Amino acid sequence: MTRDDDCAPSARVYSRTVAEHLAIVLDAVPVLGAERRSLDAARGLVAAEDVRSATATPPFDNSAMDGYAVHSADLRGVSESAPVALVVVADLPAGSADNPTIDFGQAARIMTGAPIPDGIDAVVPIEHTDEGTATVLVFRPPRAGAHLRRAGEDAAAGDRVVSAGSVMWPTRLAAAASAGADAILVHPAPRVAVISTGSELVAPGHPLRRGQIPDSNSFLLSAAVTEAGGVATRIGAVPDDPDALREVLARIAPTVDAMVLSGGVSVGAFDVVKAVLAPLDTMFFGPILMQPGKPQGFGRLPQGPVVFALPGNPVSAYVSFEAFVRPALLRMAGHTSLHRRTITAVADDAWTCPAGRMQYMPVVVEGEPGRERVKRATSGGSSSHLIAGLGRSTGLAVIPEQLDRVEAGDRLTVMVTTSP
Ligand SMILES: Nc1nc2c(c(=O)[nH]1)N[C@H]1C(S)=C(S)[C@@H](COP(=O)(O)OP(=O)(O)OC[C@H]3O[C@@H](n4cnc5c(N)ncnc54)[C@H](O)[C@@H]3O)O[C@H]1N2
Ligand code: MOO
Repeated sequence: MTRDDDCAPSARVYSRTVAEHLAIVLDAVPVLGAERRSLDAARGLVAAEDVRSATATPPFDNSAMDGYAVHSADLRGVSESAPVALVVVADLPAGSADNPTIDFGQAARIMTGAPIPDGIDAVVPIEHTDEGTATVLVFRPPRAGAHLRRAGEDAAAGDRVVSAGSVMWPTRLAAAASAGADAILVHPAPRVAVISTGSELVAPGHPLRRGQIPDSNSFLLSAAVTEAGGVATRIGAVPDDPDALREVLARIAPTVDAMVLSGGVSVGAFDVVKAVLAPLDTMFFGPILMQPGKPQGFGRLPQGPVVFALPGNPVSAYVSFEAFVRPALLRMAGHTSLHRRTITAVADDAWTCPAGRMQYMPVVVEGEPGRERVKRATSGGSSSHLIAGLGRSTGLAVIPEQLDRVEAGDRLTVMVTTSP
């Protein structure tokens, strides 16, 4: 086990808490400037403007049923045994621009969505007739106004149908389209490069010689970026060679809004990310009072993109993403709701925690809503190399820094990582 118990109290003086680091990160990341996008391309993005209806919605009175447009006064008292015949003088499919004159004693065959002719005050569904095309027998009396959809009953011209700041999910795209918008001002999705570092890393599927492991972080982090609404470019693994890393950073930086690196941020002799980026005065490297995820780097490259330099241990990288990168990417994309849903759940087992550091324990959440229980996803607790077990987790239990132990039965705050 590599659980580190090196949380020397003296380190607290120099270390940032999770809350402090998150506040600094969120303060530093820009909300990306609004761009006009087609409705297709706006899906899932945050609206940067109100969308108002160009016309009344519906734009004209229309039929809610396939049937006959009638004068209800013609049909008072009709019944199965005493039907009334009306002369059919027009046929009105949806899309018809016709506005035929319909006198008393007459009707128009009309389809759902077709405009109601002037003077008509009811539609008789086809089921209440003999479906005639020259004359029609009506068996049931409609009430005045029956099956009419009135112009503007959904929205008046100028009414707001989408508010700035809302996420353009499918129903809002439809509302914008119905309001006449073919494009909308949105905050674009952040473009994010995901780079793993480490000479021990090989692409998954390749045979491993002694000392090598598959690069899992670039898959973890690029998928996490995508789930957070970003556009991820998975660069894969760069060896522990400062020149190689510099070359990749210089090539990629102009094309992205953010970079998520993993590995090489600790105090080892070959910690390449720290070696290349720490000299920049736009970068911070330092310990955060959390476990896992202690060593973190954050800042900007001279070319502009925000850089997250996460620790290489896979659980540490994941927890760091959840704690800092995900909220930051959401903010860049214009979201105001930045945090995972949390629940209170009862611990099924006991474990120790590093006093003085916020612990993020991967857990499996079970039980009915409101009565959830959690158990650790990995037998080794939150040790930061336990990537295989991390795959079982559906949440992260967040244990405050003042605790040094969780007991079975304790009520814990849990970030639910399987839902937004
Ligand atoms: N003397 C000290 N050693 C370490 C400390 C410390 O304070 N003093 N901190 C430990 C902690 S905590 C962490 S977390 C790690 C962070 O180290 P690095 O960010 O420098 O990461 P690496 O050394 O490059 O890798 C750590 C570990 O993770 C594996 N790894 C890296 N990248 C990937 C990847 N893309 N996919 C899968 N696995 C990856 C790597 O092979 C190492 O096993 O430092 C501790 N050490
Ligand atoms: O736990 Mo380190 O703090 O990120 O393995």
